[in-house]
Amino acid sequence: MLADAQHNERDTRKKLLEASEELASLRATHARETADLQRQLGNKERTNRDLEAEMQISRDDLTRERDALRTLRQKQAEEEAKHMTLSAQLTASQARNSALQDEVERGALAVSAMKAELEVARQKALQVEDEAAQRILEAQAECDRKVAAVEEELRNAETIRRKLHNQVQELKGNIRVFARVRPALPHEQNAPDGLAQIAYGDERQAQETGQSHLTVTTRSESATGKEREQVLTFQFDQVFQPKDGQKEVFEEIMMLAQSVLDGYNVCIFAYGQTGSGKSWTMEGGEGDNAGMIPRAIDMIFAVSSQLKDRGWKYQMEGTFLEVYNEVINDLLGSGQFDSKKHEIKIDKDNVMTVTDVVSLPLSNARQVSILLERARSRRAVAATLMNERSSRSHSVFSLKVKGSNPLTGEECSGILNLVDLAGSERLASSGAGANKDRLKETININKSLSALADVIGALGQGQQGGHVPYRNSTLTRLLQTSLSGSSKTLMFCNLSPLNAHLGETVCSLRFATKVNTTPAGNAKRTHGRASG
Ligand SMILES: Nc1ncnc2c1ncn2[C@@H]1O[C@H](COP(=O)(O)OP(=O)(O)OP(=O)(O)O)[C@@H](O)[C@H]1O
Repeated sequence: MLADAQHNERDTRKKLLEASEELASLRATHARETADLQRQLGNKERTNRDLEAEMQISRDDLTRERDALRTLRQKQAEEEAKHMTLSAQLTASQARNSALQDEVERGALAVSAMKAELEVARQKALQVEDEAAQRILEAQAECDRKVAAVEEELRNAETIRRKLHNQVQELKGNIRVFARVRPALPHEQNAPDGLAQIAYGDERQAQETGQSHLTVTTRSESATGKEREQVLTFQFDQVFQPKDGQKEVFEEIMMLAQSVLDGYNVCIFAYGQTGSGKSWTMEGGEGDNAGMIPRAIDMIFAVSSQLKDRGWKYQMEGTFLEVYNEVINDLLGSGQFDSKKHEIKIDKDNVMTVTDVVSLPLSNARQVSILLERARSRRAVAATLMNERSSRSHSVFSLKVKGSNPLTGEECSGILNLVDLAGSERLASSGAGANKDRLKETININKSLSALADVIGALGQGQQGGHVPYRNSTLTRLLQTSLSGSSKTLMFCNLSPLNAHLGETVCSLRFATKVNTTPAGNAKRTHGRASG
């Protein structure tokens, strides 16, 4: 039994050992399996983590995709809304388009209807035009006939007008005298002796009678020391007061100057003491102050161009001479001084020429103003070189005018002489005194002025056929043909308004009165018929 028990025990122990070993093996297996499992678990966890990370990425992607999808959906909704709007617009446009097309079609129909009407109207217009052209041609022919008749009448009327105009001039007298008192100049307003007492006649009465009066009051002391007052009245064809401008003066002479175009010789003189306004009257200043020479020239050119319409053609040429100490100088010559000797020649037909002087053909007023400027500058040079010589020389501007009218066969020629005379001072007041040259000048001036008065006087007394003393001075010889039978003469007597010049003023008025009271002769026109 023990053995059995021992055997059993041994068996049991053996079995226990075996079981222990088996347990140990199992434990080892378990440990291995546990390690394997833990390793697998670790792997699984890592895989799990990776998967979670991937899942997170996928989730993020998904979120983004969703956002993108939302945005796209929004856009799509917007696009759809736009699409709907555009569709609506398109539908509206299509509706309008078809309405327009309807209108265009209706318009096209109307246009073709109108075209048809237009064509009918055009045909009618062409017909009317043809008829009108025919009527115009007839009217034109009628008009041409009437114009020719009116032109003919006009030419006749022009011839009559010229005759009447010159008859009026003749009635006014062919020797006329205008007195002109210049205004006191600014520096003379406070002259020590003041202004002379000059009174003017009633202007309306003067207009009615054609004669104007001027009264001068002089005061002198008698031998007994008493003051003697003398009131002198003078009568002229016209008296211009200081207030009268160049325009008013020219209005009175323009018809006279114009008669040169009708074939008359016209002489306009400015007489008076130095500084009395002769040059102002003849040449004047700028613009409204232009004197008689530029105004007469402008008017002659203006009238001659108007007369072109009536068939008249004019040729004009000008000379500008100066007579100083009885010697003629050409103011248009070249060089500072004219050294040529000029002679006055009168041929058997009474045509006067001065030898060797420049005569410039003139076709417009601008050329004349250049000519006047040339003469003025030569006079100014001479005045500076020879101590104000211009006051002591006579200047003679002559415009020769030749006219012909092929339509009426008339021809005419005339000369307009515009003469600025030398200062008319008497010897005592000329300041010549002991100065021999000045004495000679004054004697020559007085001689020529009294020769001029004698000639005008003789002409006025009807001595044209008898003796007229032209030969007594160069000036009267120079103007002989212009002053004789075929001439109209006007003398301006220029007067100073100053008391200091009263003595000279009275002398000038007496000289002018002598010229004025001469009975008028009849001017003759130089005209004829063209022989061709
Ligand atoms: N009617 C007028 N209105 C304004 N100023 C005038 C008038 N008349 C003359 N004068 C002025 O008086 C001054 C003298 O005139 P002007 O030179 O014409 O005299 P004149 O008689 O020609 O003298 P001269 O013999 O020295 O040439 C000038 O300054 C001129 O401008």
